[in-house]
Amino acid sequence: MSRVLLIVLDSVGIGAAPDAADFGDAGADTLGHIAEACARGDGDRAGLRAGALRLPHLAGLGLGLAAEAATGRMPPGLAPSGPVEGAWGHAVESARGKDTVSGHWEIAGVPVDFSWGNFPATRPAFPPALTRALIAEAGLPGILGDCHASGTAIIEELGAEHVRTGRPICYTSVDSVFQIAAHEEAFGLERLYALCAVARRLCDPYRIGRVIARPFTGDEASGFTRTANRRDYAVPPAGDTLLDRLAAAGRPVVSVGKIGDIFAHRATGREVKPGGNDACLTAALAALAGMAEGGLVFANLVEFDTEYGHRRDVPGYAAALERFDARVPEIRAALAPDDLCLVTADHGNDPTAPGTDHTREQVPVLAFGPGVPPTALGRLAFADIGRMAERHLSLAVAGGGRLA
Ligand SMILES: O=P(O)(O)O[C@H]1O[C@H](CO)[C@@H](O)[C@H]1O
Ligand SMILES: [Mn+2]
Ligand SMILES: [Mn+2]
Repeated sequence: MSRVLLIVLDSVGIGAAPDAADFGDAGADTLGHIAEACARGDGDRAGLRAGALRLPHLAGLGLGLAAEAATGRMPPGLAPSGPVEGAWGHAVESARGKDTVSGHWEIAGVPVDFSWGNFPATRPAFPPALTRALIAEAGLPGILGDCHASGTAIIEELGAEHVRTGRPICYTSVDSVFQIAAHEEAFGLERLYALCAVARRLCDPYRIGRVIARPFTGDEASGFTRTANRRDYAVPPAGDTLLDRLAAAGRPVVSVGKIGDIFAHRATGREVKPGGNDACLTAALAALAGMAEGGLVFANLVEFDTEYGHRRDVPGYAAALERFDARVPEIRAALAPDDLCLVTADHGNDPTAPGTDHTREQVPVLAFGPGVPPTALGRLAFADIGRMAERHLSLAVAGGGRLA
């Protein structure tokens, strides 16, 4: 038996999904547009990076071919220079959501078959009854925000007023989220977490996927900055996931980064949550090194999404992709002869698209390891990704997503 390393590059979409227009995302293409922007010289930033997008290792695993299969266009510079090493495909989501939770649950075999609740892009965004209940139950002097917002912009706008008044900043987006930003010292981190637990319960009747604590520090003079103490309060998956089946079979699991939060800490095994893509990848490789046969390391690299996709930062996103690419040889070296590594994504977040939200896209599926033959997998379902993992780990599994 062998191990599986499943890495989700959060938001690294490879082209519009067939139903992208229904989401206002016709033509979205996170990877393709970044590659095209870099080829034009629009991905340059002094001191960070310059020129064409260089992802030689990912291209060699079939990333460019997967993107070409998804869109009909090879992103500039992503054609493999030799034979592909592994299997590659592109996957389409069935759930009607372009959020992290829907994407990961479907990868793990539980497509969301209901509609998440969303708050409208009005002011107020939240139902007054919900706001009233939150204020009353948590003993707040009121709330600020109550609108759709970018999390970094709204703490700049309202951070000082929050510190002055003690009113937490509540905001949302097109995703099914109720986010609460509060100052770590002035409001208190534990108090923010307790407030989010109350909000979690109050949001349940509205079918809100996540309540998110967004602590920040700083002051008006020097500016406000979010800290690494973000905490997500998700609803548990609606059915048995890959993780539940592994737990039932007594298999070891290590969850890296946001995975624990996304699955509401159910069957997520040992959780490690260092900050940043590099630290998460390092932690995932360390977990794999100590992982017994038949186990899974499930990692999410969220920085692509939070730091660059939502911030519409093309050079930043390109540099993050190049940093991950540079570590692909390290990943490959960490794989034992029977191990399988799966690299995929949960949705898109095209940094060239209007607004600051996710984009409805197809995702790459790169499956590699010493024993994986070069294979074009074609068009897959998100659930095929988890199925590949389960099949590799010799769990009984029906359906598609066969590697060879
Ligand atoms: O702008 P920030 O606070 O990063 O918010 C983003 O983070 C949320 C959760 O991923 C998304 O719904 C999006 O709104
Ligand atoms: Mn995501
Ligand atoms: Mn996001």
